[in-house]
Amino acid sequence: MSAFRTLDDVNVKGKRVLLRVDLNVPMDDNGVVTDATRIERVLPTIQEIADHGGKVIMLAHFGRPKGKRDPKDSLKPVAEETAKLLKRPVAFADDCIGEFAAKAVAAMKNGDILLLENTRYHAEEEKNDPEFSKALAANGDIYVNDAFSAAHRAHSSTEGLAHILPSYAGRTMQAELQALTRGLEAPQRPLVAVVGGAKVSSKIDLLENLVTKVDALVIGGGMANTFLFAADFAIGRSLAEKDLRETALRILAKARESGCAIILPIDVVVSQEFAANAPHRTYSIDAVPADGMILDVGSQSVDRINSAINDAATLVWNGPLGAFELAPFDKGTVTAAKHAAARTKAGKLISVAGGGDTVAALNHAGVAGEFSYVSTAGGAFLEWLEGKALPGVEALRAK
Ligand SMILES: Nc1ncnc2c1ncn2[C@@H]1O[C@H](COP(=O)(O)OP(=O)(O)O)[C@@H](O)[C@H]1O
Ligand SMILES: O=C(OP(=O)(O)O)[C@H](O)COP(=O)(O)O
Repeated sequence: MSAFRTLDDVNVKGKRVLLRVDLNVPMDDNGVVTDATRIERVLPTIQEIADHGGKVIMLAHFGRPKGKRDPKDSLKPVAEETAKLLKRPVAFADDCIGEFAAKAVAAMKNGDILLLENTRYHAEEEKNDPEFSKALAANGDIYVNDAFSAAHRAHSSTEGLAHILPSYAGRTMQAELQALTRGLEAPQRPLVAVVGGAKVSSKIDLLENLVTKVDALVIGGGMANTFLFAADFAIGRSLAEKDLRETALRILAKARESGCAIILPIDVVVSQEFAANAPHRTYSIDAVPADGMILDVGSQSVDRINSAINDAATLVWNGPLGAFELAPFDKGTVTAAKHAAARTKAGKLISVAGGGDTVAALNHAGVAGEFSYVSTAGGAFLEWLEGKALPGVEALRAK
């Protein structure tokens, strides 16, 4: 497999550089970025291109608007946050193709920085539509992909562009691949994975392969609810994807075959409302009320998770164990994160965690700096761990 070209292989001076970044950051209802890790990680690439006289034209997605121009998915607040962190102006264009984008690009001087509006406001982006890729490419001379955390998506801005323009890996892309390869290419065993979060359908298929690679799999969050439903537990109004029942059962069977221990919650924290400080109670998993929502794992489950962490030499983690943004439903995630951090600090564990919200959860717990490595990637990280080729990375190699 050929290596890809990097910023060391190109003189960006005077060039229009289409820079794909992942700015899909956690944001509250008031448009305030609540965790800026993904922005901070791409600052070196932005600075390097701008300092060498390139015109930095950033492409990014936000949320999953599926082709609709929903204002809640606008990248405008992210442009403002990026400017604040860079301590340099970041211009913003209301569209990533067409007249708005072309005008904003034409107005740029060498070293200027521009962010184009959400690529997913166009449904063609996720279809990797060649005409849409061409429309994006019209604004650039070269393409730099620094969005490792979106490299599992074969979309126009993550994959298609690499087939049209001379393409290069950005510094974050390089650093992520290097760190994951160094830390996890031949992981020390036992290897334990923790998978939680809310993106059930986009991650559940990965688990079928993951259970053949890890010694134990802890399942939490919305993912656990889906498995508990499949195992015939009543989960009330909890977040779950009930149509994935058969998939979940197949994964459980595959885990049994492969000798992978599955750790599901045995008790859960239930509320009637998805809100901070909502009244709540802990129930055994066979007693969840029909009108309740599981928002966190219970303390007995956390004990089991911590004991699985004690058994691990290497831990990989994607997805919070509960709705950690809403106190007190952050307790399971925070307790397990602190435990993993303490084991890491004591030299007993190699811990690698990734994902936009997972990183936010570790920052919230105050332990992100204590993990062996924190990746910006969640789904991409899991796919990489499975040994799957990531389309965004492969397209760079093809050049
Ligand atoms: N039991 C639950 N019910 C509802 N939402 C949950 C639950 N557990 C976790 N979540 C949500 O999952 C989201 C993170 O999931 P995901 O996007 O898959 O993680 P990441 O971004 O780290 O890959 C968080 O916003 C969190 O509130
Ligand atoms: O946030 C992301 O992934 P993650 O939640 O797996 O960390 C990436 O920006 C990809 O987003 P997507 O899963 O909507 O394609």
